[in-house]
Amino acid sequence: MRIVGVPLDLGADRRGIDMGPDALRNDGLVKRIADLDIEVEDTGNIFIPRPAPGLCKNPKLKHYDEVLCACKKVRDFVSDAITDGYFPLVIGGDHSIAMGTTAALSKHYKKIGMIWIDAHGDFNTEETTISGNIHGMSFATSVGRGTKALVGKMGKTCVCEENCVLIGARDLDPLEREALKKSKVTVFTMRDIDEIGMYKVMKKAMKIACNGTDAIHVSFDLDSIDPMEAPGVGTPVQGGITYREAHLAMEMISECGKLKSLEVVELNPILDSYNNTGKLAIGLITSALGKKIF
Ligand SMILES: NC(=[NH2+])NCCC[C@H](N)C(=O)O
Ligand SMILES: [Mn+2]
Ligand SMILES: [Mn+2]
Repeated sequence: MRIVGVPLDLGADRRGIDMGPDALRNDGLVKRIADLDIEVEDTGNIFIPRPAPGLCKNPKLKHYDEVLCACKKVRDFVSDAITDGYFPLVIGGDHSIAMGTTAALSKHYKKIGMIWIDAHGDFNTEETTISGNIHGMSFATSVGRGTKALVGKMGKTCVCEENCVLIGARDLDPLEREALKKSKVTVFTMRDIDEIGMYKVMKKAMKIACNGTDAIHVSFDLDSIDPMEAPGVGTPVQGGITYREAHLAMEMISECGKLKSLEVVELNPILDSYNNTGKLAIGLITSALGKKIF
């Protein structure tokens, strides 16, 4: 397993997410993974240059140059990890980094299923976005939707829309919602989780993501979890998944045998309370890597 830290916060509005990777390390991420008898290599953080102050060329694609440059670096680091035989764990950083991770996976796998756990859809494009923040566009970009400014800029994508699942959604922008409805992505909202439970949601999700694919990528946005349990995120939304539901999801993912990469994003240590969100994130990572209660 190789850890790639991406201290990028320019895809989001709030500062602070750049400290996410180091907060996870300070809370013992490497040791907790090593305790599972997994060989861990931590390559440290990808260098992210700060933007020139005051300049924003396109308010619908904020910090475009910097985010694109960061994602290309993520792509190369993740791709090298796979080439060297490691399982890549990408720690963010804001969710725009998923565009780099999925581009890397697309160099190595033919048909990729993706499980995107998030309060949001991240299915905006330059045309539908309200905020102009690129972290709200990374799912769409990863399945090849949206503006030419992003799609294809990191290479081809082999993430297959019909093998994609969004879990935990409860805050979608109006046009983003329409785009998701028209897409082949399967959406499990909070209501679905309330109605049928996380176990059944995950059973269905794994079936969709595994169907005919040669790899599954899990992109875990910590704001999917309820802010009472995970306050340290940039864009908190009430009514999220619980600690146990999140663990169950990760445990079920670890059992599928097709998980080829994991990404955990949007940890904001400035807004966290006693590092609880960071600690929760580490626990979830270990569950995804096979830690069992019994
Ligand atoms: N990765 C995230 N936390 N994304 C939040 C996106 C929020 C909003 N839908 C937007 O596009 O700006
Ligand atoms: Mn989110
Ligand atoms: Mn997200």
